[in-house]
Amino acid sequence: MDLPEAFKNKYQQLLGDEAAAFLASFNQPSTSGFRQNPLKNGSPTATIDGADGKVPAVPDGYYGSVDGRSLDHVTGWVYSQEPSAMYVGEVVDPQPGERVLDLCAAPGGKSTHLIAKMHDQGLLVANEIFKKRAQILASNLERWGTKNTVVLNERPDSLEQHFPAFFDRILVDAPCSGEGMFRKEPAGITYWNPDYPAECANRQRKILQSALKMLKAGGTLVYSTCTFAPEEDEQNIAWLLKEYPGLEMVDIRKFPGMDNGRPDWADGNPELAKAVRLFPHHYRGEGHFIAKLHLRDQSVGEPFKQRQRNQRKKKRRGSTNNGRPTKDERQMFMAFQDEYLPSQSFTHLVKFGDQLYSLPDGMVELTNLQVQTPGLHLGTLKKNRFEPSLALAFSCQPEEVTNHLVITKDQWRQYVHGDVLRIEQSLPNGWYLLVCEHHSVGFGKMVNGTIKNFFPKGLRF
Ligand SMILES: C[S@@+](CC[C@H](N)C(=O)[O-])C[C@H]1O[C@@H](n2cnc3c(N)ncnc32)[C@H](O)[C@@H]1O
Repeated sequence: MDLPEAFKNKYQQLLGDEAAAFLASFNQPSTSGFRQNPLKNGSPTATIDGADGKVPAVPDGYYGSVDGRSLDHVTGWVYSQEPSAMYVGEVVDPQPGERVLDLCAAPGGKSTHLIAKMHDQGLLVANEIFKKRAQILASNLERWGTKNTVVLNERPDSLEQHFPAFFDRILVDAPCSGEGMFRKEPAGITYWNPDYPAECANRQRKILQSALKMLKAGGTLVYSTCTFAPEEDEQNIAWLLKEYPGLEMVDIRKFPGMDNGRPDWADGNPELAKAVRLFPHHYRGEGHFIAKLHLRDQSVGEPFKQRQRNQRKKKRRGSTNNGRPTKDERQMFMAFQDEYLPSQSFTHLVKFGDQLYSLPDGMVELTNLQVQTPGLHLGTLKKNRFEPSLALAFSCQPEEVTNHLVITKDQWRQYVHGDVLRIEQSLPNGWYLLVCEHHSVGFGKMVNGTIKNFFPKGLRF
């Protein structure tokens, strides 16, 4: 790999004798991996059979690649993520019932991991600053089958006004110079110049300042990058520790091949060794840096009165058609739920246009927020009927739906292609959850022996 001379010289100086092995690792192939989804009730055997072993540090992690058109991938039974990046979710270690923020979340590798570790209980806010990427994030979380994730499309500095001292845990998986991903995405090298890490570090500090305003006293902040640059890694953590005396480092468990953070690459604070560095010449994965911090009792959130003033200043964004569904709309959905999903309960229903969602418990007022997905997308409110969504199908286990219909792999291929399915058995008309090899693949509507296809047009292949 053709690395810039300034890059090679920098790491020659920083790593000394080790630099040759470090630089040689850029000529090795990148390592791929995937995580299995524990929210789905079964093992993605087909994908695991092709895996190249377990990732020791990650209970659901495997080495190997995933076919993006496989049943396991399309139905969210697996998520493709390189093995070093998977360690971040383990370090965050969110617990069921907590309020968790993934501030820089797209495309969703860490968010899917966090909500799985939370057993889909509590609240995950997955935020992404760029609209297109927020859409991809929402779609990946939809496949994953989560009911308690809200996807937002906000700048960190506007988000901070809505969630002062709110979250138990915050992950800042920061936009960075990406040096650790050069093997996987060689185009990243073209953006690199000697000043780039410092520019990224400035942006990261602003994001961290916003994050700190949203962290509860006693909460946990995890900061990660996929770069080796000390400016963006230890030096940013050293800055945080000086700027926020309420923060303290938390020691991160080091599995074989993982390195300590490097105090000598920042201000010499020995606490920085508690962070973890993943170097591809030591660890089977790409380059990563992770630091974990605990906020002691005092809160650094904005004072409450200021918060109220800020909220009043803001105007409501979005359509006036949003909000609570009408009584009739609610009844239409309840009729569907009673017939098909009697074991489920959705208490906070919210409508965006003609789309119905179930909001997670404990979510703040959505007014003034740029919302990509306000929770689980239940379906569409039509004039006299309710049409269930693909997200609802992905969030259901087959046995939770009164009508489910087992289809073959060939029929699944027809379904994702958008075809109508002809069914030999004589079955009553109505909605069916289609199930292929135990995977919930979507809803279909039986009309006189054929299944009408509701797989979204934009996803067909
Ligand atoms: C390293 S990526 C996140 C990867 C993601 N956590 C995952 O595991 O799939 C960083 C994200 O930060 C977003 N970003 C870029 N500039 C930002 C900014 N100024 N504030 C917040 N996020 C930003 C990028 O669009 C990108 O999606």
